[in-house]
Amino acid sequence: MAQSGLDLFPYTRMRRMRRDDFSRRLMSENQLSVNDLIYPVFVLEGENRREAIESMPGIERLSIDLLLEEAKELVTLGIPAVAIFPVTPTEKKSLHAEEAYNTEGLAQRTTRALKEAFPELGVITDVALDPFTTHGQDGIIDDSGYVVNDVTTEILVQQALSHAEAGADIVAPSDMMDGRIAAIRDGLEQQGHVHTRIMAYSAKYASSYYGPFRDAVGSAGNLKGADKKTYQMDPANSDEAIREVALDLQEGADMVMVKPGMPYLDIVKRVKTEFGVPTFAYQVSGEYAMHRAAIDNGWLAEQPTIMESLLAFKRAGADGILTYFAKQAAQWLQQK
Ligand SMILES: NCC(=O)CCC(=O)O
Ligand SMILES: [Mg+2]
Repeated sequence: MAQSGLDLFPYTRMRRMRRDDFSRRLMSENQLSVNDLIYPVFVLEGENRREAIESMPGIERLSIDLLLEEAKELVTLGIPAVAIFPVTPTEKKSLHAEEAYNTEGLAQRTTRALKEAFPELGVITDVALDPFTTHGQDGIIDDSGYVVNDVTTEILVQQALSHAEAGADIVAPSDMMDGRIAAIRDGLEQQGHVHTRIMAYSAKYASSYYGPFRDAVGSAGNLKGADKKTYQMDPANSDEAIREVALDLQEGADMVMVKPGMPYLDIVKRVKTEFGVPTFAYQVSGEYAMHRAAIDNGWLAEQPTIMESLLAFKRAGADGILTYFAKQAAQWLQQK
């Protein structure tokens, strides 16, 4: 073997550096910090309302007044931003999702309340129609049930503008319509919202891991077995994610996202390596539920498992993580 003796045992003992805490710390390649965390929150109509979500133990839907109390804690912990998801009452859902761009809608009122109380907390809004359609699809459907791209995009622009007007710092289109980033960017520029950032859900997969989220926002029942495969991506694909990201960047996205998270770390890695842009990953509700279930059964250790799951996103190249564990993780990071 024409290999340098210097590469061979015992000259190289990988365990030397692992022997002590100080040298393990010195060679640690990635760290999780509170600056990496985005906390998704579910908002309810009404006052002093708090509801548990059965498939997401530990996560609650909160009315705006209670969310403001929660936000105070998040700011104290140093969490940079929240992503808000409104729970739309059934009577406000419609075929054309008019409630999505109601300036007095729940998302718009929540945004205003949060920005007024905590200007330093970044507010991210969800741009998509699924919480507002009677059928739970992310857009307007034709007679065959197909989600019509360009009609949907026009409504998404109105929705994004209503969020920006309410003070949203970041609008995050999660709908996967083609061309919506350019349309939203044009709309924002035309209305003078030049500072509003766009976080594009660029590679959002038609995944089975969103089930608990649909329970949380009450869109599960409506969907009735229909899937979202005509707009969300096939879990088999990776090159396609790269094309999606390239398009969203050309169209004016400031940040891109991969979703779900842990089963798609290869995509996170490729996106970060190939584009070198702010890259985010969403550890989705199903991932939260799986971890929570195993932990609550005593099958996995709570803190080390959750922190390992989050560190893995950093190793894959994510600049930040949307995670329902954000608050808990921030508390642990503070205690360290
Ligand atoms: N547009 C946001 C989501 O669909 C979240 C999915 C999840 O947490 O499962
Ligand atoms: Mg796209």
